Amino acid sequence: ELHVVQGENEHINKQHEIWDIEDKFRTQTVEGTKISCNDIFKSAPGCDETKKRAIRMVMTKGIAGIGKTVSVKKFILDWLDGDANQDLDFIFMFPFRELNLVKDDDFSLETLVKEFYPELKDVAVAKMFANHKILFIFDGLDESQLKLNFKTTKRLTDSTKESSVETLVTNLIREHLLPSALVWITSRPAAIQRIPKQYVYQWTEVRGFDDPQKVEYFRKRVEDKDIAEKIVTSITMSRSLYIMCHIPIFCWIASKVLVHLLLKKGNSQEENLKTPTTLIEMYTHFFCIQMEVATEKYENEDFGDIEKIFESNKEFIFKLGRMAFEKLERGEIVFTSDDLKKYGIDIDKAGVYCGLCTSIFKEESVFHSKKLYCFVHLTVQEYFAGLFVYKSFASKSIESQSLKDFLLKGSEDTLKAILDEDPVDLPLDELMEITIANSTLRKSGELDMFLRFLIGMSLKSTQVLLYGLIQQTEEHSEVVEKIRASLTDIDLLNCSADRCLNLVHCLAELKDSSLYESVSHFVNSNQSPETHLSPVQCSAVADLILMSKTPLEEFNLKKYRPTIKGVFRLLPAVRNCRKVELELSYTKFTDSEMEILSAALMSTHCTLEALR
Ligand SMILES: Nc1ncnc2c1ncn2[C@@H]1O[C@H](COP(=O)(O)OP(=O)(O)OP(=O)(O)O)[C@@H](O)[C@H]1O
Repeated sequence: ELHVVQGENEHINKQHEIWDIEDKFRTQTVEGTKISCNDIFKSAPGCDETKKRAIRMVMTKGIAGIGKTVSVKKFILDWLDGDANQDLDFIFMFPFRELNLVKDDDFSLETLVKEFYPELKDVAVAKMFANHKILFIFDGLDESQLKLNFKTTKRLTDSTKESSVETLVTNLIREHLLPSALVWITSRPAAIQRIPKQYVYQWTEVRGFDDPQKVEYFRKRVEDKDIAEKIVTSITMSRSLYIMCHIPIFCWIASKVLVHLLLKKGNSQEENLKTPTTLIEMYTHFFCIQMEVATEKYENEDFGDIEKIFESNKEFIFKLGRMAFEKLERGEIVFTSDDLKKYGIDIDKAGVYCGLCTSIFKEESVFHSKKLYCFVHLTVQEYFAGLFVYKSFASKSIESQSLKDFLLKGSEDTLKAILDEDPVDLPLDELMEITIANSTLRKSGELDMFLRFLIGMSLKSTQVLLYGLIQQTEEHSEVVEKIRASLTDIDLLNCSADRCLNLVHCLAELKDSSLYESVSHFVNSNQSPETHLSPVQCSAVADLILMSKTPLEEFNLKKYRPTIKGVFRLLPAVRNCRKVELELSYTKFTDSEMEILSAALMSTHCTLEALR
């Protein structure tokens, strides 16, 4: 059972999905009404009877891996089993990524249905449409390559008339075609605005697992009760892992890793074997396990020797990493067979090497011969991108033009000459510093997780796990120290407060707790610091407030004595505070800033006590 909420929430999140998750974590019980996935075509309980209209179209949003497709399948299964929605006679499900494959062909609604459901080839489908209750499900709008232009697309009402797939889908949504049929669309948040609001009767959102559901997941998934309890304890102890467990696919990764490690621990009697507490540790273990399992399964090799496995698959892994990085840089997360070919990734090998294909790569089964690929989760792509870039830095060989261009953004000409040399004559930590600065300039944080993984790669403990993949000549402790200094001291002028917060998370990947320790006392007491807090300390304060389970009653900015440069870094904290003091004297507002302020003041969550 997933946590699904109902509500008029068409808010588009422009942040990295991970931030969205962290925000949801705090507001989960406050915002939206929980409903069962089977009830999405029913109106909200208590809704004014006179205003009720039959719900024709539902839009369900949710971030990657949160369970949208699983919800669709559960809905269909419950219907088939006779448990819900028995008024529906037929359900037709069209994944948008499969519609992409026929986007240039012409169909009538009738022939399109037959193309996807060949078992209906002898049925008079159009007639059937007329006297039955039908639901069309379109899954994964974010992956759709259809243009869906609601203004210019011609009107179509006849389900036997041929037209482009685009026209069919647009007219179904616009209620010109089969107005009596129901429509359900699912999408990641970034794409929901592609459907004009007026066609959406009901918004729902899949929020993944809430706290009790996380625990339930591990207890159900892990057979051995002792191990399940140990996993629950270990996950609850690390705040950032616990938050990530909202995402079902992350729970799947975590359970795979922890079961493996705990079983190993049990066998070897190694009492001190530590379970992962950072993201880099979790994903590195996951990667190693996948490689071991694949090799054991398909090559019958001794699966204990991960170093050998890495040695013999090195080239393949870095080709995958290169593609991951170059695509991530451009915001692309779905790849075609041609993409794989372009990067020299052997499709057959990817197919046989199950660990790289079904587990790291998800190959969609489609009814046509063209195939699409993506990593099991966006964070896995971000991990591979980090792996590739770290390896390029450590070996001083920067072959990827995209990586060179990325490093050159905002840098001087002298750097260009250096980057064109082979090997590149720059210390690892300087390359890292440039990367930190460049990633941080991205407004919406699309490189936040990549940076977190990249930085985590510098730890000796990570590289020990990846032995055989990265050869670093520079002294580990020195490199890590310099990276730590870059993260702490970097002077960022045009960077958003959330990006600064990510730098604190990067420090956490380096297992540096000193920063948190230096400020936690001021967050947990009424005491103010004796000297000004540095900018990075301000970000740490904001992070501690954000991570707190209960919202802060009142946020007093002055209490933390921030420096001028630190003030704005405290701002994200307001997302987890009930009351904030705004001191706006001598502030010059532009019209648009004034609009933002007045919109906030008009919110039902806001009570203004005095306006001077
Ligand atoms: N209710 C659930 N119980 C257990 N596991 C789940 C559940 N929902 C999702 N999962 C796990 O998470 C994985 C991803 O879920 P799903 O494909 O539904 O995500 P999605 O929201 O459609 O993501 P995307 O936008 O990437 O397509 C599933 O393959 C499954 O392993």
